[in-house]
Amino acid sequence: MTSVPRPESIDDLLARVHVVALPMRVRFRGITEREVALVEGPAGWGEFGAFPEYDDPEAAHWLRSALEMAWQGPPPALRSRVAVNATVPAVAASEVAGILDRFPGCTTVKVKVAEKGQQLVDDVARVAAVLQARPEARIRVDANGAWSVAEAAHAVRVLDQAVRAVDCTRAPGTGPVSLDGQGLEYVEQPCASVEELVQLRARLAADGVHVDVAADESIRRAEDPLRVVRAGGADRAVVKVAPLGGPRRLLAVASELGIPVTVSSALDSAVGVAAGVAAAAALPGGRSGPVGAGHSGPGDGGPGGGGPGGGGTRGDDEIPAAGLGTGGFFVEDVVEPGVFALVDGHLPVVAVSPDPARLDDLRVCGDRRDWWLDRVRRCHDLL
Ligand SMILES: O=C(O)CCC(=O)C1=CC=C[C@@H](O)[C@@H]1C(=O)O
Ligand SMILES: [Mg+2]
Repeated sequence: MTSVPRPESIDDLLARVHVVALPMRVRFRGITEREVALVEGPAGWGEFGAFPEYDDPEAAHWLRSALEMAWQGPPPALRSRVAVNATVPAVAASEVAGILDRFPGCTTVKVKVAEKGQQLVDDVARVAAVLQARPEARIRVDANGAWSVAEAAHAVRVLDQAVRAVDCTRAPGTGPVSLDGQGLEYVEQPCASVEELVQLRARLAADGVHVDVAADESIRRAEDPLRVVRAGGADRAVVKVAPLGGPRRLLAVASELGIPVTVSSALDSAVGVAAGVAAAAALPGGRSGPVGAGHSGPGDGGPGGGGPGGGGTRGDDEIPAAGLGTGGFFVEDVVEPGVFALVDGHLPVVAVSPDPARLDDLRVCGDRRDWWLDRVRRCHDLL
């Protein structure tokens, strides 16, 4: 792993770690409480929140990201705020409006679909409920790799047509439903493997279904994050700071991918979300060098072209809306409500420091704390 600015010793690092547990309002990714380890370094705060089931080599990337933010700080920003999508978990359609209230001003909505134990009709109902609450919203769906190629081809066609057909601004009985409107923006990780994604894209094209396929797990959990694009399995990429090893690594990968990228959260506390916002703020808009074209990425030295720190010289809407609005899922976060809040569908590009009283209230002690400290120690050895 390439080097990252580091603490003087493991003891120095461990002395700076605060383990917290954030209670959640809604079950997401199968959990109702999110544990993370926060670390305060000379350049600010970083977050180490690799999901508990991840092994050490994978979790080490997340620690690297925390160290980069805490010892090096964010890359230079090109914009001063970042547009964010609303995220709707796999809830009943009746709960959708309440969830959307937590995302004021968001004009793009990501809807979780293909939940175990549910049917396609539940997904259609959830998407329709989103459009009823936000008729102008751009819709993307995320299946977390749950569909086979055949299931995905069918579901994407149905969901795309549902989005086109549900026109909540149209009075009933005013003529036939038109399917000419805007369809799904993209489907995120419809199938689990790269090979299936390649097959699905070919199948959608043959069926005349013009919906982009975005890779998420095929990038963040892959040994080689570029493979899915080289293989022809993705039109777009979802990229997350911590699994990719930090904001500068994310920028390097985004540059190499050469397709539009959506920066997304890993269900982070405000500290981790701020790292995602920093990465999104540093992304050049538009497309960059295609995979395999010998384009050299910005590497660890900062984003290509640089830019003024926090200056905000690029449009905040020229990159896809980021999946960084998950702070609304927590009953309590490490910053006070209103600090680092969504305003008009955007998050500000700012340094985030936890509120000391909240760090105390949310602190995890005993065996769980020891588990995280041991994990920090083991992952640190791998860097
Ligand atoms: O992208 C978003 O809108 C929110 C983040 C999000 O969906 C996720 C966060 C954390 C874990 C993942 O299972 C999930 C995802 O699959 O993208
Ligand atoms: Mg996803």
